[in-house]
Amino acid sequence: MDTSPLPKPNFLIETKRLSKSFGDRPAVDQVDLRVGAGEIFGLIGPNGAGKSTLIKMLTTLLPPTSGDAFIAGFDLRRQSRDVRAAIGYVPQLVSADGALTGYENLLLSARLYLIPRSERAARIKEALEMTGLTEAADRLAQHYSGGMLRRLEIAQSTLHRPRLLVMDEPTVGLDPVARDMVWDHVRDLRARLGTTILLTTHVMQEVDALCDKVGILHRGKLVESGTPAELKASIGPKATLDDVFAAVAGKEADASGDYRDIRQTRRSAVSG
Ligand SMILES: Nc1ncnc2c1ncn2[C@@H]1O[C@H](COP(=O)(O)OP(=O)(O)OP(=O)(O)O)[C@@H](O)[C@H]1O
Repeated sequence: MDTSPLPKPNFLIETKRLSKSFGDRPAVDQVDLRVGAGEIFGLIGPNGAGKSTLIKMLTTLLPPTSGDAFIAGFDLRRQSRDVRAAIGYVPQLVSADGALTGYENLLLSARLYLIPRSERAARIKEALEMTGLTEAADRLAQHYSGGMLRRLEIAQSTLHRPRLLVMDEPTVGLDPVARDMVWDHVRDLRARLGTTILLTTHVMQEVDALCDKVGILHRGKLVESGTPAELKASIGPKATLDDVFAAVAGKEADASGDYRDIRQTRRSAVSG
């Protein structure tokens, strides 16, 4: 029997024509997404573009209508158990239990992720330290601030040291100080454990500050993917991510053109 270790995949996420329809309406339409190991990847797009639907499929919560996806080298359709073990997921809505302390929430996650009993206390201690919640560990989560709750949820979803952390709008509703602390923690996770991170956001500042790569979804299609600098440069020398986003949203108003047309027009306008 071949006992050599499995080759490491080049991409932590690789989808091939991945699609999801509700009735006859495509919510995610033939998406080819690639996220490299150790990347922080931001998924942006207008409301209803398909971001949540895409991440629900990648986290095995929603079955695809067609296409394929591989997470950490595992086939989403045939190896969903392995996929689940390889990921952590922080949903948009509050997932920590307010009636439990921070420590108890983490203990619950440790059991859920089948972390051996002998390792639980050390893992929880480390997670509390990493998220700056040691002092607050014995307080009920319902008394935590929004930022502390988010950090607790990230700690819970990474207790089993997943290779991929998926977060749906992780900083929505947070003040700038709390938001910066979440960003710091995300960077720290990647630096310490090499965790790959996929997040959705509506905040372009978050993409600029945190993401190595960004993908733009529009009407279910991945219309652009690259570094923030590449996407900005494709619009013009002084373009911001807001300009990039506006170019995509502009497509709504101009059914006769497509995104690339708009991009080309803007590039000509800037250079001309
Ligand atoms: N369970 C469902 N049943 C029917 N349609 C759905 C369902 N979930 C999502 N949709 C539709 O699929 C499309 C994509 O929705 P989705 O929530 O993935 O978008 P989103 O980009 O995450 O939006 P937002 O930024 O507002 O969170 C929308 O048209 C939405 O109405």
